[in-house]
Amino acid sequence: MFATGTALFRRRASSELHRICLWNTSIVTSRPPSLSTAAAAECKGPPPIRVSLTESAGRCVFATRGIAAGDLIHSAKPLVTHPSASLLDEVCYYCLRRLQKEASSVDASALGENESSSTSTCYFCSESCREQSKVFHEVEKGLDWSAFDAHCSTRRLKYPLMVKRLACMIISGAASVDCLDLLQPASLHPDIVMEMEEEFQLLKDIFVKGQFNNEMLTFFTKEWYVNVLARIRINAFRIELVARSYEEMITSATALVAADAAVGNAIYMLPSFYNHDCDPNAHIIWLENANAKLKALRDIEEGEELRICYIDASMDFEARQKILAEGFGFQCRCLRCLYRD
Ligand SMILES: C[S@@+](CC[C@H](N)C(=O)[O-])C[C@H]1O[C@@H](n2cnc3c(N)ncnc32)[C@H](O)[C@@H]1O
Repeated sequence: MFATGTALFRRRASSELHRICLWNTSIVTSRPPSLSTAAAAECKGPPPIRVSLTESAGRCVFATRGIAAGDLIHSAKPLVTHPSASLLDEVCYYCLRRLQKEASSVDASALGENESSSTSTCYFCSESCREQSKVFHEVEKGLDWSAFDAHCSTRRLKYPLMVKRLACMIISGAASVDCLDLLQPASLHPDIVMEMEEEFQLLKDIFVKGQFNNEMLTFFTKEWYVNVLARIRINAFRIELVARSYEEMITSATALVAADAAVGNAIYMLPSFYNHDCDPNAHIIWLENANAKLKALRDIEEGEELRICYIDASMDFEARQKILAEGFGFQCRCLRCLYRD
């Protein structure tokens, strides 16, 4: 029964292919807004995909040739990352790699407790990560984040921390103001916008105290804050690293019980155009750090839409529908959902 459904699904996907194609990967990668240096690196060599606009699900990613099960479709570097608040001393501030316990005092460099009146200390897994985040870390470490961090921690908010990081990147010139503009925003309930405005004010006060000149902060408006957060809410990925050794498996099993198994969150350009399916043909994985790999889960035909699963696919039909509607604003009509599986 499911095989028949899959064939039906494939026919539907390929008919969508004949609709207007406004986007392709070369357009996405060659036009403004400019990406950060790290994100631009994700565009090396053309991956076997193109991004097209469809009527039913906005932009979608399609295969431009057959892809075999297990093949790497492409990799992607993040535009913005942020470690989980509970793991600041366990993962790299920049790439989210788990720090080696025994090596952390040697390889990971604590950046002086008294460099900031905020209490958090940052660790890097390598000189390269330290170097790549140097300019925006200079901005971040010079400010007192205690009020903002406390606000986020009591409400268990993680995305505002990414906006804070992005704002520091923009102030330092490491990212452009419009670097997330291409991404689809969530539609926000007015109550949520009010909460965001409160966070915005907290952040604004911190930046103003930091005595940046007005010109550096012209981008930092309420509208910018809400717009960025609306995009992060829909497009950010929760990064869970794949365990590659027995020790890593034990560490992540412990983390599942003790704290958050995710090492952090990150946002990407190309992976953000993948739509959802509860029985996906592709998935996104992270091996040692926030550099993502998009891989085929089964053989994919040329012209087939590539979809990943945004949520825990083991949940039942009702739970999946609820989370997708509330969290992502759409009603899933994938084959599994059509069969109420
Ligand atoms: C990460 S974005 C995916 C790319 C998006 N289609 C775009 O145009 O940028 C997630 C959003 O895409 C849409 N979407 C994703 N999967 C979908 C699906 N299976 N059916 C309908 N809409 C979907 C929803 O609006 C969702 O909030």
